[in-house]
Amino acid sequence: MSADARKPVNQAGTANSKLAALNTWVAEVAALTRPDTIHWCDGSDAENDALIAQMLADGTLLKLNEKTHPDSWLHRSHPDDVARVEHLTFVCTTAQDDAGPNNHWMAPAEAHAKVDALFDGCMAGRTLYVIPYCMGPIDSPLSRCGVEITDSPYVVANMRIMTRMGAAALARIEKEGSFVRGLHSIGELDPDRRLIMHFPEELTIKSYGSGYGGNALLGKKCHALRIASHQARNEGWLAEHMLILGIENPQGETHYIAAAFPSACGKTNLAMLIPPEGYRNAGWKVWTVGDDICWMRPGADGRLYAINPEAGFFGVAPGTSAKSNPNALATIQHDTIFTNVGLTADDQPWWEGLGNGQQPATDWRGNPYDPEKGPAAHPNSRFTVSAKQCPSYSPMAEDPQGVPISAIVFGGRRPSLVPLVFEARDWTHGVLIGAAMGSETTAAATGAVGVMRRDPMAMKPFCGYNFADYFGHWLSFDTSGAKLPKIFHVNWFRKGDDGSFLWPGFGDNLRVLEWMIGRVKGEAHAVETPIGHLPTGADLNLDGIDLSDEAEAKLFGFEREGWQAEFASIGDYLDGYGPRMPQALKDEQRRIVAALEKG
Ligand SMILES: Nc1nc2c(ncn2[C@@H]2O[C@H](COP(=O)(O)OP(=O)(O)OP(=O)(O)O)[C@@H](O)[C@H]2O)c(=O)[nH]1
Ligand SMILES: O=C([O-])CC(=O)C(=O)O
Ligand SMILES: [Mn+2]
Repeated sequence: MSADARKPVNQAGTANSKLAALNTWVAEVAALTRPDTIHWCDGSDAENDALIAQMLADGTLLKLNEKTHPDSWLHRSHPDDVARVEHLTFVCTTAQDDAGPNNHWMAPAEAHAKVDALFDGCMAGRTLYVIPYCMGPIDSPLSRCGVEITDSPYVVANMRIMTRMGAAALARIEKEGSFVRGLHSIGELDPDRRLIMHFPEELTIKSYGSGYGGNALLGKKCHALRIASHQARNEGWLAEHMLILGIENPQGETHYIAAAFPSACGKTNLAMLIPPEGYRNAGWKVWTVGDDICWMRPGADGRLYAINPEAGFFGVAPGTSAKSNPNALATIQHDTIFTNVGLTADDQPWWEGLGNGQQPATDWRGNPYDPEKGPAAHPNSRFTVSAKQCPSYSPMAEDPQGVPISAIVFGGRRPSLVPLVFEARDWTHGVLIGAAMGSETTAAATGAVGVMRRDPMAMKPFCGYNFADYFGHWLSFDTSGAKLPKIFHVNWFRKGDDGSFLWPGFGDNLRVLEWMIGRVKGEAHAVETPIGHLPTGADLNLDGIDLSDEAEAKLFGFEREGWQAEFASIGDYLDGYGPRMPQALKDEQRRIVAALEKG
C-alpha cells in the first residue's frame, strides 16, 4: 500500500467539493468504529497486490498452485459464516407495510440503535477501507454508485472484482453527489452478533458480523437488489435477480434474454451456455452479459434495455465442470478468489462435480478430507472472478445503453407438475407467472435445503419493499407505447419416478431458448392451455437427444388436476398480501382457475 494512498479522514476530493457528504459520513463512521487507520481504495493493481500480500501473511488467503492457477487464492471462511442469512436480514422502512410480509422488518430508529451498538469500537486495531464503486459501466446512465466502508481486506479484494471500484467511481460520485452508503464490519463473526440491515428510504446499508458474499459484498444483493429495487420503483425501472445472455443465430441476429432463477438454480450456467454440437456447427453462439443481476429500463423505442450492474461473477463452485460449464471453468483458471472449496495435495482447488480425475486432500475447513465427514467443498463454495476473463463475455456488456431484451424467463426447481417450458399469454399473465414462482431452497442461504417455497421472480430474499407493490410496479410497464418482451417459465429440474432429472439441461437448454426466440418472431408453434402456451416435443429441436416416454409426457404435458391445486395455493399466497395486492393480478389468477375448471 503506497503511503499516499492513506489519507486522513476528510480529504477525498477538494474542499467544498460534492464529496463533502462522503467525507462527513466517513468521519462519523470512523468516530463510531474507531479504526487504527483509514484507507481510501483507488482500485489500483499496487493496492490489490499489497492487500493480497497482507492476507497471505495473516492466513486470510492461501496461495493456490501457481502453475495450474496463477494469481489465485483460497479463502476459508468461518465455518458458521458460509451463506446468506435471511433470518438476520431486515428491511427497515418507516411503515412496516412498506417492507411487506416478504421481508423481516424493524423500525429504522430501533434498527440503527441495535446495529450501531455492534459497530461501536469494532474497528479498533483494524484498518477502515473506503470503497467507492459503480454498479454498471462507469459511463452508463443506468448505473448507480455506492461507497462501502469495511474492515475486511477480503471484501475489498472481492469488491474490486465484482464492481467498478476506485478512482473512476469516486469521480462519478463527485460529479453526481449521490451514492448508496454501505457500512460493513466482520465484527467477531459471531452468528449471535450478526445483522444485515437495509434502510431504503436513506439509501443506507449496515451489515455486521459476516464476511460472506451476499452479506458482505454490499454492492451485490444489498445495493444492486434490495436498495436498487426501491430506487427503481421510484424512478421507473427494474432491479432484478436475473442473468442476461445474447443468442446469436446462424444469420448473425442476436436476441437478448433475461432470466430469473432463485439462488443456485442455474443462472451462471445458463448465462455461459455452450451450444450443443449440432448448433455450434450451424453457427449458433451464446454471449454472456451477466449471471446474477439485471437492471432494466424502457428505452425511447419502448423496448426494455438491460445492463449487468456487476463486473464479475460470484459463482457456485460445486457442479462446475468441463462438461457442465466449460466457459466458467476457462474463466477461473487464473486471477480468481475461491471461497470454501477443497484442495488437492498440490494445492489445486477441488469441488464435488469438478470431474477432472483429481482427488481432494483437504476439505473446505482445512481438515484432511474424509468422505464420512461430508463434502470436500462446502455446497455453497464460490469463485470470484472478473467477467472479462470469460470467453463468452459479450462486448455489449460494457455498452452504456444496455441491451434490448426480447424475452424474460422465470424458473425454479420444480421436481413435479411444472413442464419444461410455457409462455405467458400477455404481460399481466407473465407477471402472475413470476409472482407465483416456486422453488426448492438451496445452500445459497442458511437453513433447510430442498424445501418448496414461493420465490416470486427469484426475489424473495432480495426485494427491498412490499411484494404487492413490486408486482404493481411490474404491471405498470404495460403502457400503450411499450414493446415489452414475451414472458416464459422454464423448469430444468423436473424429475422422473426414479428421482433423476428428466431433461439433460445445461447446453441443451439452448433448444428451449431457440423455441422462445421462434415465439418472439411469431414462427414457432405452441398449444394453448389454461396455464399458457406449451410446445409439444415436436416443436423443439431435439436432434441428438433421446427422451424416454416418461420424459416426453412430463416435460411437455399439462396436468390439469395438479394445476388446479397449484392455482388454489397461488390464490392463497396472493391473498396473504391483503388489499395492497393489485386487483389485476388477482383477476388473472381467477381467470386461470375458471379456465382450469372448464375441463
Ligand atoms: N439439472 C440441472 N442442474 C443445473 C442446470 N443448470 C444449473 N444446474 C445446477 O444448479 C446449481 C447452481 O447453478 P448456478 O448456475 O451456479 O446458480 P445461480 O442461479 O447462478 O446461483 P446464485 O449465484 O446463487 O444466484 C449447480 O449445482 C448446477 O450444476 C440444468 O440445466 N440442469
Ligand atoms: O448473494 C450471494 O451470496 C450469492 C448469490 O448470488 C445468491 O445467493 O443468490
Ligand atoms: Mn444470486
